[in-house]
Amino acid sequence: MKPLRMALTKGRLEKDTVALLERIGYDCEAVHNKGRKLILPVGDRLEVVLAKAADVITYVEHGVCDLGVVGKDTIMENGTSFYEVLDLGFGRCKFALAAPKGSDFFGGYASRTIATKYPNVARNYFESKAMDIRFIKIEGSVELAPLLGLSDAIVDIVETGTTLKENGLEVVETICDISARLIVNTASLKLRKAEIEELVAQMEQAKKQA
Ligand SMILES: Nc1ncnc2c1ncn2[C@@H]1O[C@H](COP(=O)(O)OP(=O)(O)OP(=O)(O)O)[C@@H](O)[C@H]1O
Ligand SMILES: O=P(O)(O)OC[C@H]1O[C@H](OP(=O)(O)OP(=O)(O)O)[C@H](O)[C@@H]1O
Repeated sequence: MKPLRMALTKGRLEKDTVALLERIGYDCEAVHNKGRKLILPVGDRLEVVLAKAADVITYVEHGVCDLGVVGKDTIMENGTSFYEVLDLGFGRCKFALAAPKGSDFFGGYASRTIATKYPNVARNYFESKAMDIRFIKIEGSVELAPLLGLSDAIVDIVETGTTLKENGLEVVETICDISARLIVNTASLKLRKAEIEELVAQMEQAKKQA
């Protein structure tokens, strides 16, 4: 039988995912010595694909990967046509609305501009607030937007709070908690149910040993 294929978010989530797989007993040698290779065998029952966060979702939704490890932020922004089966407990951070320190973001009736890498999350968050908001999509270092006068505030990820602090910004409201999730293609879960359920149970167990 061909190995299960798991898409794994490159970067911040990579190390913790590999550590989790190693606690189960998977041989992740190929990932440690990957060079520029992107599809890597992890034992003979699993193969890991390294991808950008949003692409992990694309690969799992299209069924070219059976499973994926991706942040809840990316799931909230990019879609839900898959099963989210496990909170992996690492990659913890928060979505927050942040603004220049001391600014009264919710005061007055003037329309507001929000800069964000996550326009869908920001739009959903403001939907219930009955405010006149314009959204501007920024690809990175979103904290720059209010400093440059492009926006009144940002919706972004906050982990330690250092980036906000060092740039004179503060959290106005926390939107929600974020952590890494294990996602599964809907057809794979039916067609390879036993194998996937075994892997999910192993990952759940290994998570407790972290
Ligand atoms: N401080 C943090 N900043 C950003 N993401 C974090 C942080 N802490 C944990 N994460 C999680 O790690 C995931 C991957 O983040 P990472 O910065 O590696 O890649 P990225 O933000 O998608 O983009 P890029 O590769 O362009 O930097 C995020 O989607 C989020 O779930
Ligand atoms: O609260 P902190 O611990 O300071 O972390 C939060 C920062 O980290 C992320 O940026 P990242 O480093 O991924 O760079 P980017 O903005 O270019 O995506 C996020 O977008 C914040 O800027």
